[in-house]
Amino acid sequence: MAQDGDTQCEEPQVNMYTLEELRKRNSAKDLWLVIHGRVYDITKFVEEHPGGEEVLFEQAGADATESFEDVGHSIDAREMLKQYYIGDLHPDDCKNQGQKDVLLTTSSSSSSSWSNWLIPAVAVVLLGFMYRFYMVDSRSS
Ligand code: HEM
Repeated sequence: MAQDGDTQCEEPQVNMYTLEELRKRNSAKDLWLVIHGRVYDITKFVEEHPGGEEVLFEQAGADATESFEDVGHSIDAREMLKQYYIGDLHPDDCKNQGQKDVLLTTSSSSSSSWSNWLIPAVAVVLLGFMYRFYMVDSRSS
């Protein structure tokens, strides 16, 4: 008999793939790539790709995040990705990428907080000087 404890929903199962496994999927018959830690089987899409087959073969079996972003793909292109999604990159292979992201975020956010107050502060000091000189000038003439 079903009890209260039995009615829990199960976590959706996500397939995990290592970069090692991915490397083998680099042919026209079997073409996978990773974008933002997600694995896509784009074998059927290769011929339809508006950017051509060649660029996809260059990235086949590897992480194509950078090249995908460099092109500046449209929202439509990003939507298309969903239908080819087959799983996630294994966390062991994601580690380095994740750390890179964190480092980038931290350093960029700390540098932006610097410029957040430094630029207005310099502007205020400059304005102060300009005002002073203007007043001295107008008094002496
Ligand atoms: C499976 C993932 C991909 C999908 C679904 C996809 C989809 C698309 C789509 C729909 C376009 C038309 C323009 C747009 O809507 O942005 C496009 C153009 C293009 N894509 Fe991809 N693409 C993928 C991966 C890649 C990768 C890995 C590269 C590597 C360099 C690439 C390079 C290009 C280039 C060069 C164009 C032409 C851009 C232009 O003519 O301005 N794509 N792609």
